[in-house]
Amino acid sequence: MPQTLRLGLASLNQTPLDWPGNLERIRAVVRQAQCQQVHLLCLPELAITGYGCEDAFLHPDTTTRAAQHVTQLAAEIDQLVLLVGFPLSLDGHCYNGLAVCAEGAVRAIFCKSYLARQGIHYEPRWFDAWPSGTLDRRPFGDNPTPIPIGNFTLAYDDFIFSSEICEDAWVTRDKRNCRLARYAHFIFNASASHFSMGKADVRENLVRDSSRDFNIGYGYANLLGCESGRAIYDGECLFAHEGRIVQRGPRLECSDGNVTVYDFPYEGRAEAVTTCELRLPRNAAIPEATPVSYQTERDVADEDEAFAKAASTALIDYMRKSRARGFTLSLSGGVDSSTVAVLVAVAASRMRKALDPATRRRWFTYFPELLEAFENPDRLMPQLLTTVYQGTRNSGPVTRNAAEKLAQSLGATHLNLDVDPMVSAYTSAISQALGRPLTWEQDDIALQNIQARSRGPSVWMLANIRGSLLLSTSNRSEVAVGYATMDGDTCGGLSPIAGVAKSFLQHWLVRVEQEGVAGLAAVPALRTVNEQEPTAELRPPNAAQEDEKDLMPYAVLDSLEEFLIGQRLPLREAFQKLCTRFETQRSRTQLLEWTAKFCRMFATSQWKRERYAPAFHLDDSNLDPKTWARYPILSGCFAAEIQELREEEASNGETP
Ligand SMILES: Nc1ncnc2c1ncn2[C@@H]1O[C@H](COP(=O)(O)OP(=O)(O)OC[C@H]2O[C@@H]([n+]3cccc(C(=O)O)c3)[C@H](O)[C@@H]2O)[C@@H](O)[C@H]1O
Ligand SMILES: Nc1ncnc2c1ncn2[C@@H]1O[C@H](COP(=O)(O)OP(=O)(O)OP(=O)(O)O)[C@@H](O)[C@H]1O
Ligand SMILES: NC(=O)CC[C@H](N)C(=O)O
Repeated sequence: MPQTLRLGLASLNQTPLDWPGNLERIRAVVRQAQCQQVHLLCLPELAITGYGCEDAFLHPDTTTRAAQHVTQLAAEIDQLVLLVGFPLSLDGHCYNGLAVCAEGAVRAIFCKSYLARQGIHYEPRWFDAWPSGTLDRRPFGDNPTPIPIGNFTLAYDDFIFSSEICEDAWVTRDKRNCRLARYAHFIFNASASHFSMGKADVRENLVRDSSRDFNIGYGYANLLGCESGRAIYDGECLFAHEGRIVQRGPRLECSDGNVTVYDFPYEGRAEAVTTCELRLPRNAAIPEATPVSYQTERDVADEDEAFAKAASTALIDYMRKSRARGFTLSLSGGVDSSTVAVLVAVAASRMRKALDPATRRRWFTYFPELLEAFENPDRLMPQLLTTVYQGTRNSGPVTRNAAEKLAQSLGATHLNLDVDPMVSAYTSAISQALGRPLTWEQDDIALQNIQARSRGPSVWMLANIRGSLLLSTSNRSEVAVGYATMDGDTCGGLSPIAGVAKSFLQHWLVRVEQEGVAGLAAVPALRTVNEQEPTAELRPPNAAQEDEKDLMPYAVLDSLEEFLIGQRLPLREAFQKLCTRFETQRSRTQLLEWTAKFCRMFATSQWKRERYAPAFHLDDSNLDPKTWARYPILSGCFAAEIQELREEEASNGETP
């Protein structure tokens, strides 16, 4: 005879080591789950401490406090069973644990067996892997009675469940703990699976395939928001049953967290009941549940919208978690700075729609002017964003007007500054000191850079005056080759789009101009921005400077980065792929020159990447030097590989 249990998965927007805040947000989703009469609730990975505590996981005080907080929380739990993640210290080891709290105590602890160590994840630095498929029994906290720790199944009444912790599910099927799945009706997954464009499909397939392969129910609870500064989590909670997604929660929501509920039908498995480690009684006090409404369609249309939602959620989280009073941006009327301005406008529009008065107060009590501005929607953007155009004699009217029109259309506070006197003052001081005039023929890079650098102090000053965050505008294509002035246009506290390729931004901004995105209406003022060729506008106007003339076409640059860095191909193979992609448009000789230039510039600009402001992870081709592309600052710069390639091409008669 089939029975039904109401299961809950929660998203949570936590902050590493925010002990009281994390506990409060957990209590809030527990209350929400109780109101919805949930029997078992699973939270995201390491919800007690936050997932991104990094080396703080190595501090004994972190694990001690975590254990205290879990014990305190468990003491409050009576009506439901709660699965909550925390770092578990045991015999000098630290495990990534998931406590099962029921009837006022921690009853068991699942442990992660496969640690995430790819891309941005460095878990083996902080955690030990629990030997897969094994079980121990130990006392926990003040309770002298040993409880199950490791991998096992539990019974709640006659419902049998187990749990994986994020990466446990991402390893190949033969490694996964199939034995437990054979005995269980349901597997929970407490996860901190970072956002990157295109990854939602992969995660969804994983959840669907898990339920089909093991013939069970599967529930995946993901972390939400920009937790610790770089990684973003989409907070999507997914239920799958018999190979189908049967319920999903909101994705990339602007909130502290939410509960997604599914009524799971199951039939008893007598053999399984006898194999499980602990039986938790079903709480008879729970009344008949009200019906659940089901959502199986995605609420984020496509990757353009996912990018807008992820980046704007992250901007909001970063601002409030760093207690910044809005943003300051040097707006040139080009694609990069315009994209950043639009992302702030998306953030404003989403906050206006999504935040109830209580959440606004919780998030922005430190910023009363913004709280007040929520009462009058026209006041929100001027509080949130100050833009400044900073012209020199090389700036043209097109970019000045583009910046002004865009700022006006988005509702930002816009300022105009003439930085030419500063540029002239530096130039003549250096010229006098050297005893010669500075010329474009002899001093090109220095004369370009002094303009970009003269813009730095003023935007920093404005940011300081307002107590706001200075946003820098580098994109990943520029970051790949160091096409930026250090301490000039790299100035800033946060670099929101440094993980995104220029070609994506160019296409995305056209979409915003024509259709709008993520609730922001179309922005026709972007037309002038989108019609221009990308230019640094640092040389005199008659030089008609363009990024692609200084570098190479962005499509070629992005392809080289994809092949050489993203796919880690040897130079020869990367070059062959480049030739295949561009053979109808460009000569092999030209492609070889661009390849050599890219290699040189990529290698010599690692030091610059180490000095960019923190960047959001929006794409898994990231070049962030701390979490992703860890390359040496000093290196051989591919000199031998380029030489070999040149010789090979010459001997094939391909290039002169
Ligand atoms: N390994 C290393 N560790 C520490 N420092 C290192 C270094 N390698 C070089 N350096 C130093 O780096 C300095 C050169 O770097 P830096 O001063 O930044 O200047 P640099 O990279 O030489 O030039 C900046 C480039 O960015 C372009 N740009 C600038 C501004 C805006 C835009 C735009 O798209 O809008 C484009 C500009 O056209 C130019 O091509 C030198 O002083 C050199 O000694
Ligand atoms: N005239 C200007 N006024 C204000 N800021 C400027 C000006 N020129 C450059 N900047 C700043 O320097 C940054 C780097 O310039 P860059 O040319 O790379 O970007 P962009 O102008 O936004 O886009 P694009 O490369 O598509 O022209 C700009 O994003 C902006 O923050
Ligand atoms: N926290 C984790 O274990 C995350 C690992 C997983 N492979 C992901 O990228 O989503």
